[in-house]
Amino acid sequence: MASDTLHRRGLMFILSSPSGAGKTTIARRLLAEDPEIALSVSATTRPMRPGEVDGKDYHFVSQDEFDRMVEANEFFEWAHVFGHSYGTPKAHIRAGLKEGQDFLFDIDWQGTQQLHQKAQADVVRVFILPPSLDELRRRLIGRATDSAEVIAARMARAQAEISHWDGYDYVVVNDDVEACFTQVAEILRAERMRRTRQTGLIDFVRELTRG
Ligand SMILES: Nc1nc2c(ncn2[C@@H]2O[C@H](COP(=O)(O)OP(=O)(O)O)[C@@H](O)[C@H]2O)c(=O)[nH]1
Ligand SMILES: Nc1ncnc2c1ncn2[C@@H]1O[C@H](COP(=O)(O)OP(=O)(O)O)[C@@H](O)[C@H]1O
Repeated sequence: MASDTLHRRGLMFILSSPSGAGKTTIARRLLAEDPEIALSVSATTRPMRPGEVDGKDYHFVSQDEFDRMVEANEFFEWAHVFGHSYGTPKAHIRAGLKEGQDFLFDIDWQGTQQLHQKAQADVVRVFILPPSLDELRRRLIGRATDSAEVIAARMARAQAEISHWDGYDYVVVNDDVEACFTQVAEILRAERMRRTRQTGLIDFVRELTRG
């Protein structure tokens, strides 16, 4: 048995950032280039943006349906952000982790704290920072998905979000997108090799040391 084919448990890879710093850009690329990681698709009550696909970017649900899911205990965690509800459905993730599937989470610091409390051993937390607040504003304007009002609200919230940087295992500055992506991919690669995730190791080492 080669050591790189040992069975391992999947991990929960969390990417957070102040809105506009680039976590969606980094996340999409990771998902496109790495077949072992899948997006944890959150449920949300916010309206769909142009280009988004129901069931792929989010499960877009009504407030009534969201409330039903909360009642039925179907979320790992949930939160209100910018006046809408967001939550992480849990059944699919629990089953996938056992099979060695990694999941990527695009969630805020509150969700990160809750996930970390509930699944500490499986969670890897990465925070993406913008190179400056001016650049953050330029990116939010350049993305052209939000009104001036929403952009102002996101900028007002950015400093509060940045203040949670120390609740993460890794912090990466997204100045050059290539460099940032490479760093995030390296973190993922190294975390997969943690001894505690390599569930096939016990038998492998037992075999190696027999006799
Ligand atoms: N707690 C929690 N936060 C989430 C979840 N899904 C998305 N969010 C956060 O909700 C916020 C708004 O997300 P979105 O409307 O897609 O706008 P974005 O800021 O451009 O990514 C972001 O900070 C996300 O990280 C979730 O399942 N749980
Ligand atoms: N390193 C970068 N340099 C310049 N623009 C970037 C960089 N990373 C992301 N962007 C752009 O900034 C905008 C916000 O990025 P996005 O990934 O949507 O952020 P978030 O998901 O954190 O809100 C997008 O238009 C994206 O193309």
